[in-house]
Amino acid sequence: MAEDSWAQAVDLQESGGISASVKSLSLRPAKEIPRASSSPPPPPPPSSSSPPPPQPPSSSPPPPSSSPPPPQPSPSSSTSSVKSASTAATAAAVSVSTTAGTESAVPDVNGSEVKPQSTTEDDEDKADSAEVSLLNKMIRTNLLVTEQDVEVKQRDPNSPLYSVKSFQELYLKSNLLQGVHKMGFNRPSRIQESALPMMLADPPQNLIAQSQSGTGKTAAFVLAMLSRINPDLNYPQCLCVSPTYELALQTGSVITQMGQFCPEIRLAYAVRGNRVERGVRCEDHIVIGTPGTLLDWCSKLRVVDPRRVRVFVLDEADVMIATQGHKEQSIRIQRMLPPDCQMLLFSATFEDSVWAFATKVVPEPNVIRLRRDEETLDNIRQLYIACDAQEDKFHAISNIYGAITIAQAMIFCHTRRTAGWLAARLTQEGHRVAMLSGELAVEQRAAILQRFKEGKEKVLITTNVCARGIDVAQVTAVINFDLPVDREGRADCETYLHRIGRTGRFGKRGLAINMVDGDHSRRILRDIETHFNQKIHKLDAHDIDEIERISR
Ligand SMILES: Nc1ncnc2c1ncn2[C@@H]1O[C@H](COP(=O)(O)OP(=O)(O)OP(=O)(O)O)[C@@H](O)[C@H]1O
Repeated sequence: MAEDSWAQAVDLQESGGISASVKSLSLRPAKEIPRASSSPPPPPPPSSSSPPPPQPPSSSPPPPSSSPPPPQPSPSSSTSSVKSASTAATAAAVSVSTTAGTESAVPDVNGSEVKPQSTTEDDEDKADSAEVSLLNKMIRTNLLVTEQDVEVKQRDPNSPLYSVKSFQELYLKSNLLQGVHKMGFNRPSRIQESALPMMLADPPQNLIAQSQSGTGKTAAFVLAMLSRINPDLNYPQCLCVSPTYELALQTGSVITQMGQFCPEIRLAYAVRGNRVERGVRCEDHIVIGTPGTLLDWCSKLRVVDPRRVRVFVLDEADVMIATQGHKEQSIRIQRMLPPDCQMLLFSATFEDSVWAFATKVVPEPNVIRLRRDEETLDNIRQLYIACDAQEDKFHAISNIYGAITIAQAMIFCHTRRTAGWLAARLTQEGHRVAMLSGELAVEQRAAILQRFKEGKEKVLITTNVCARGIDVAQVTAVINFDLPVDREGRADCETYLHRIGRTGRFGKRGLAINMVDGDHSRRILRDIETHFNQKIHKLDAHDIDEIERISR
């Protein structure tokens, strides 16, 4: 395919968004990790030579301290059957994550000076555990109810979770079936039911697939990759490209869980910070990573032999195609693969020109595509609040929090500056909030996300860096503090859909609230309504009764 046709793809990249570069950090001595590791790379300490993170605005909280708790991949490598390839790396990861476990004094807003009510560290510990246990109780109750909901939805032909088959009927190997059941999956979703037979067919077939957010796409392509591995061949056979570090780690964790009864299959992470020696061949079966690092592994460092790869997965394929840097890196990787390598492209959204491009570059693809009116999920209630200005938006959020119980929420802002400001204001009001934006070092980003997944913070304030793929079941509300716009200031409907899809995961109920201030954002909202042909109803943020009603 012609490089210039890639160049014609629309550039959807957003400021401070998905492609926000991850700061490069000092790396451990290469000999510590002779080759790729199945544990996510232990986060390296910030480099003394690397520049300090940009300072947030004066009113915003300071960035996390230089040594935040590193991420604890879940499940931990000790319980996983997907084998670790590097004991050194695993040990390092475990030892740092122990610190994370005991790191109870991490202040709010990733290191804000604003102190919680308690005065001593001990008091703070007690408050934390009480809060966490209450939250967990709430989450458990919520999950119990929603499990029944999911059962109902999976029998409703109009639901994206509907299936007529069981996992047993999808010709999965028995050890993968065991993994699926251990994860608590009873039935496949519609995308799993339709995509898996295509992906597992022999000879292998290419697939471009679209399915709504949170309907099980990741699980589907992970099962396909695991099914294709021949564990006797000690080299990478599947490559999976993710747009962000966070998503690569999360997908890696799904591979680890799904493959827990395949102890012979090994996984490596091609992400910044996972240092490999030039020319030392990776012997792991699956390599998951971000496009730049994965390309380095395949070309410059020659760690992966791309000619032996059998399956190539492009997760969030539309953004990979439409974003300039990602697009070039992905196409360069793809050109090194053998012609019969199976290509699998997945996303919840495909803008028309990107879809046209994908079908042109993927040879003879099977396609699964949604109609526009199927893209949104009716389990996510979409509302808007009319506000006068930024301060007013903040008060609206406070009112909502005062009136309803929200297990966890993600709040999206257009810029890091606004995110920092909002984090500081909410913290002053006594909320436990975390802030995640693209300028933070990778280990800080992973640690913040991990704490949020564990329910340690109820609110995650972020930019588009977390708009896609992040899967936290207990997120019951998404708030668009700023509506998503592209570089030209037009409505970014794809990003809107991905953002609100952080709630309502796999059939659970979710709430999406859009803050609208001024003519421009009113127009954006209207464009989003028109695009999806869906009315977004108004909510009066001063009417407590009405706010209470939306939570029922
Ligand atoms: N068949 C299933 N039964 C029960 N739960 C499932 C099933 N498949 C996936 N899930 C769960 O549903 C949630 C969403 O799945 P997943 O992350 O694969 O969705 P996705 O379509 O990739 O989402 P996104 O569009 O946001 O990337 C996850 O928590 C996953 O564990």
